[in-house]
Amino acid sequence: TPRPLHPRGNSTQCRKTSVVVLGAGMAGIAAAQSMNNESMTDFIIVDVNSYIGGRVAHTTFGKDADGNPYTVELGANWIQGLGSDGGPENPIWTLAKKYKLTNTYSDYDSIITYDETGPVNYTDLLNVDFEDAYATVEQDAGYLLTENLHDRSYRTALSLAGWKPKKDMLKQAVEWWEFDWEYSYSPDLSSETWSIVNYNTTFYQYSDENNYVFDSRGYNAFIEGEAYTFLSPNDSRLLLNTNVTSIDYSSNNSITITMSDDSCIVADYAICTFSLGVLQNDVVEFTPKLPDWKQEGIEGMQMGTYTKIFLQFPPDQQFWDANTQFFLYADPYERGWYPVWQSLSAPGFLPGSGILFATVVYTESYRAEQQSDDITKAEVMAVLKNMFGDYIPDPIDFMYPRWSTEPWAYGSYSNWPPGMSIETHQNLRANVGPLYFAGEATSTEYYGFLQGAFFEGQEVGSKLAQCIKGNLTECRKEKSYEAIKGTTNMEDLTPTNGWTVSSMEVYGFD
Ligand SMILES: Cc1cc2nc3c(=O)[nH]c(=O)nc-3n(C[C@H](O)[C@H](O)[C@H](O)COP(=O)(O)OP(=O)(O)OC[C@H]3O[C@@H](n4cnc5c(N)ncnc54)[C@H](O)[C@@H]3O)c2cc1C
Repeated sequence: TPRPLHPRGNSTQCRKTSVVVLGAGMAGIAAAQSMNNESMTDFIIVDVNSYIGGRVAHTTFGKDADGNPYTVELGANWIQGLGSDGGPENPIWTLAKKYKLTNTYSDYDSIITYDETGPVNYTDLLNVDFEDAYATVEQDAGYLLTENLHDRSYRTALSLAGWKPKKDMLKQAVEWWEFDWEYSYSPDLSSETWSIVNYNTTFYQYSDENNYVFDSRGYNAFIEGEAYTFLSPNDSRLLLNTNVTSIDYSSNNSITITMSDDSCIVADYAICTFSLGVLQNDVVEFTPKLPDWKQEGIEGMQMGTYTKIFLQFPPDQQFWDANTQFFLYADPYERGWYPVWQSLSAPGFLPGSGILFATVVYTESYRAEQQSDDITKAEVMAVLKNMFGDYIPDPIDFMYPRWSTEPWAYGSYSNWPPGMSIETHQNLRANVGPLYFAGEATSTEYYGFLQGAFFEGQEVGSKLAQCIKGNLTECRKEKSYEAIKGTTNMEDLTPTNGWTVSSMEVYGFD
């Protein structure tokens, strides 16, 4: 239940704090934790949801043999890039181990490929043809970046490397599995250089392993666990179920946050971790209006949607291979039409659960998320019948979230469009006076991933804590760009712009 705040009106009646943290997701909790680590404990965390974790969200689904429900993740599901002996470790993996989250390695070689006639083996397209083109694109991206050349779309890069799926629907399915499934956009709508930077920073720096989390406490158990390392139970600095409607930063030395119940908080600084989707959909009113350069940053990055559609079948009538993790479907007409299917009945997951889920992104997500469960269920059952034959049982449970219309997220995670330089992205990151920004989308190198939200929150939290303790003018100096150029200069690949580790030189791009 919401905690009572002082009524609105004269801002002298608002609750006061040094830093208000807007959002209790990964970035917000990491920001508050790093302030706490710097002994700066005068903060308030606000979130519209009733739980800590934001887009790391779960629900119950289906039933096991004893009638107890399973837990499934609606949002983030994988720990992406773990780490290797002696090398850097993904902080999300470190925390997953600390909280003993149940997880299993996703084996992308455990796959059977299908088209509308049933199983058809086109794994060669995956393992040879696409991989060959990828190796060329990877080199080319490093070349564009090191030579300050203009970015290309990932589509252009693939075509130049000889990968041209055109009307070949098997190739389209393979491409979707390799690209859209990760970035939530097609190669046509994604940056060549930054898609490669994003991939390399996570999967080369740490490791190329993705571990799937299916913990009955929910994946967010680690974020909640970390929050309660510095918050006490019922801590008055955590305001859940609290909907922020406006942010007024017009005063020189304070910022006023107003909630839907007309309560308010006055702070010296705010860290806004609301998703890019929330910022793009004008959910929160900013006073004054955000400057043009900031708006360009917000509108420049794009917000993707990634939808998991869950089905439980009678466990004693499982019709797919019990030992396989993934099933890839190539629809004859529509690219991205319920292409990837994952079995939670596979060994190491929830054997005997009878749970299968499909993933769609982008326009197929928007369509599915606008329509009723019944229509979507009929579509996915038609696909499963193409793959496995007409005599499969009906699901006993069916459910999917609707990220694109969720008012506290408006999408799943961000993606870097073709041709956007590091300067536009830095404008998304940069502060506007006392108003700071952090979240997965503000991460230059790890956008889309939990580690991006973690690092961005941590960085802005510790920066603010340090400046509050010392030189205040230092707090207002994040870099922003009034005039945007079309290329990213090597000189701009600095921590100031969020480039903290090289995702190139180590890996052979000289
Ligand atoms: C379907 C899906 C699949 C994903 N898969 C993976 C994956 O496998 N691996 C991975 O690493 N990442 C994955 N991600 C991305 C990952 O979930 C995000 O990068 C990360 O959770 C973002 O954290 P954040 O703190 O930046 O934002 P959020 O988690 O969105 O936190 C922001 C908080 O602000 C709150 N808020 C928003 N508006 C308001 C308002 N007006 N008033 C008050 N509170 C408000 C929200 O409730 C939210 O809690 C996935 C995301 C989705 C949705």
